[in-house]
Amino acid sequence: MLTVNNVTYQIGQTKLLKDISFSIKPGEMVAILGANGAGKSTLLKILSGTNKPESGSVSLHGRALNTYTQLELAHQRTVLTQQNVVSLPFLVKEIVMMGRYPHYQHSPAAKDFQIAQTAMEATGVQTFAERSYPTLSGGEQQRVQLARALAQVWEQPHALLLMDEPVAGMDILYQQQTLAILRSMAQKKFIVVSVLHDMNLAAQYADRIIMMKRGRKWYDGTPAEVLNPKSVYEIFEIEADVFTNPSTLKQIIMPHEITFEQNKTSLKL
Ligand SMILES: Nc1ncnc2c1ncn2[C@@H]1O[C@H](COP(=O)(O)OP(=O)(O)OP(=O)(O)O)[C@@H](O)[C@H]1O
Repeated sequence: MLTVNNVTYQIGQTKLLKDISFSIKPGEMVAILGANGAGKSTLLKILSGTNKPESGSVSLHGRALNTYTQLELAHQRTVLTQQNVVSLPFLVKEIVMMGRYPHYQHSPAAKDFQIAQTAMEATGVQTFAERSYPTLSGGEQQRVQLARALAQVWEQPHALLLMDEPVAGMDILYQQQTLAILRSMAQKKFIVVSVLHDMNLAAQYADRIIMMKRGRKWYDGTPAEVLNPKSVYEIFEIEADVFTNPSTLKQIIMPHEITFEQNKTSLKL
């Protein structure tokens, strides 16, 4: 269980997170939505233990996050960040093996190679395992980073998967496949938290959506509970229709087109 209690975080005089509370059970797939600058990545950094809250607390499996050693944390949670710049010519398989570093001391065991291989197969990157990572396209690099992150906790059900825009730069097939992988990890009792910009993907794959605005948790519920024209307008300041797909019963969000006249006004052209 991941438990967040009254978390507040500030830098200087600016409060980036305000009084955030929620808990997430193993097996839940949660999407975090919100406009640019709402505080989604900042929240993920608090959940990963990278940043410490100003007040409030975060606990994982009943233990305060700040009592975990770095090694213990590496066994219990994995993070996919937005910045994954690797300029040295590491091979793809070496990047994925980096996910196994916390699990061995001197040299990897057969099990580590096997898990890295499985993670590469799950993310569809095994075909370029021998390629130099910097030569891959942006979407391919993102899939390799996902394989690395999954390899880190592959055999640790109940571990926390923190994914900051996991489908950024991916084509539509890999977006769907990536979220399907994350959902299957949730079904294996991992705790999956993903920041997403695509509300339709969140509606398709998440069990639950947390919507953030100006550093606060604004809505928290199932896609059917929280996705409607009013909430979409409140969070993103855009008019949208929200339909229910009759065959899947999932929500479909269709933003209204912004006219040149509206844009002219908002951009003061
Ligand atoms: N170190 C920092 N110093 C000052 N302001 C910061 C710092 N880090 C983040 N912020 C500000 O805090 C706010 C929240 O940032 P955050 O990266 O969490 O947003 P986000 O919801 O992830 O946005 P995006 O969708 O654009 O990725 C932003 O206004 C950002 O400029």
